[in-house]
Amino acid sequence: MSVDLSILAAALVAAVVVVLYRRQKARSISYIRGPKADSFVFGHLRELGSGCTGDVHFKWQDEFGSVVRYKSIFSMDKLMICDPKALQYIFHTSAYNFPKQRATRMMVKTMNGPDLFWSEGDMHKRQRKVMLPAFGAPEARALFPVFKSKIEHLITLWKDMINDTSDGNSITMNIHEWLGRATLDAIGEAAFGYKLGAMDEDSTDLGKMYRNFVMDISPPSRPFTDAIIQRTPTPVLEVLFDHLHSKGFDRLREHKTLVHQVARQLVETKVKALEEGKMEKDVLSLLVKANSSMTSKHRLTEEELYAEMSIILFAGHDTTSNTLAWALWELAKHPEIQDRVRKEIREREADIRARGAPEFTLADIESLPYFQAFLKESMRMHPAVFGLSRVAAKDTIVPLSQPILDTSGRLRQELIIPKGTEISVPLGCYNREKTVWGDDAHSFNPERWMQPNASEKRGTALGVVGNLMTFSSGTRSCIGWRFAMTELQCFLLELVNTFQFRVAHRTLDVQKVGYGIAVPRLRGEGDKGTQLPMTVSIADRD
Ligand code: HEM
Repeated sequence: MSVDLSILAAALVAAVVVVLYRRQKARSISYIRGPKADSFVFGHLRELGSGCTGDVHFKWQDEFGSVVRYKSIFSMDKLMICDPKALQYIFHTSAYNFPKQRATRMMVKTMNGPDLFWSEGDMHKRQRKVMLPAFGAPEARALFPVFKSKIEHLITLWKDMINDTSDGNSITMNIHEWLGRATLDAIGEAAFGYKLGAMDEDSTDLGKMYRNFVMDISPPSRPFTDAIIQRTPTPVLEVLFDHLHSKGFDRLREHKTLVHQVARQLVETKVKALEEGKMEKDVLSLLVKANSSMTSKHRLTEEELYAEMSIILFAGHDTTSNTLAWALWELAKHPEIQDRVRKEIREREADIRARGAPEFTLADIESLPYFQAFLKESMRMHPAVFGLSRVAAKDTIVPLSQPILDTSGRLRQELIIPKGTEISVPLGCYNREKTVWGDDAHSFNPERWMQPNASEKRGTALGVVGNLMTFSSGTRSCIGWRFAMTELQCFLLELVNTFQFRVAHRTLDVQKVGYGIAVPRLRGEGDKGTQLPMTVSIADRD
């Protein structure tokens, strides 16, 4: 009898182990293929934190396809996804079931407060509803003259700098820094009706604060610290984020303090103007107006309003300046493309003059086919935000547009993703997905946008511009994308019409670094911060 009992007990234990093992296996993503990690402790995080943006992701995409399992700290599994249908599910169909990871949210809250970028679920829905009216198409188009005045200011400064050189012909300068200053001044005025003076000698503290900000808050150790933060209890993190001193933490807190100081004064002024019936066109005035028409349950609190200002200022300028910097970099590397873009601009300029109009309107720029193709191609190859991170809030089945081969050689039509799975979405990899963009997806080729029915061939509808994920997609897509497109088109047209851009010798060593925002830097000069030196001269006129 006692023997029977022990056999029974052993069988029971074995059965429990098998059930637990099966359950664990069913709840894991170990069936997904991916690269082997060299280190148990660091997984692939050291590899991801070194080298250039996308190097590792593109290599994995090439080897394993659009779904890859890789290792985070202590060899815990993490997913990288760039399959179009899966992204549609994660960003549209079930967006609130894939919240942002804790590290991103803690960082954003420390930097801005409880803003749209940080909020999730119903809070996000409420905030976005109040903010949307300020970001519509007519509202963005109405800001065109503001952008025009800012780029004219930059052009005057660059012309003076060229005149002051010994030969008076050209200047080699860090265009990245100048574009950052110009887009900061543009967002200050367009979004808040506030002059930051970032392009001028007597810049405000806020104008100065952004110099090298992105690199200071995103050191190469970011993937590792993010992984630790993801596994640390929130109360501990709150203490750390509030009190820990390091360059990154200090700069995040400085950002919030400075922006909120200005925000408080500006909101007061806008509320007063609204009460007096004086309505301005900047985003904050529209936001204050939209907020005042909401019921108290839906309205943004004062702290939320300041936080929204803070995220708009941050999200709205570095993204735009980096997009412009990479676009000019492509023009400098491809003089034939630069000549063709300029030729098209000049021909249209002649037509505009012939019809007696004083200057380009936004509609004129939008109807330049090659200019538009170039801009989209640049945004495809160089999304300012290279990637996003999400976490599965519950067990989920995610559809795929292409079946994947699992570790046992079986084809899978969908992904079974357990609750808690961390997901990395490299937008830059989707933008180069060969099943969407063709075998030449890694080549810079504006012509692809000029093919008839180009967008219909791209399958699953994603993104807000040309099926690109550059502005993300769906429920949490970039709220400022129309604003950004108006500014990008205005700046790029005026710059290419006025100047010739050439690769300066030193820029042969340009590297792209960063996952959240992809910035240029020179190899071996990381300590000098972001740099993109280029030689700029006045473009010849026939
Ligand atoms: C080329 C320029 C820009 C690019 C590439 C870009 C890209 C993005 C991306 C990828 C996201 C999604 C982030 C995520 O889900 O984690 C996003 C969100 C956001 N962007 Fe932009 N952005 C640009 C310009 C702007 C501008 C000009 C503004 C404001 C005027 C802005 C404000 C925001 C805000 C507030 C969000 C959060 C939206 C939400 O969660 O509902 N962005 N942007």
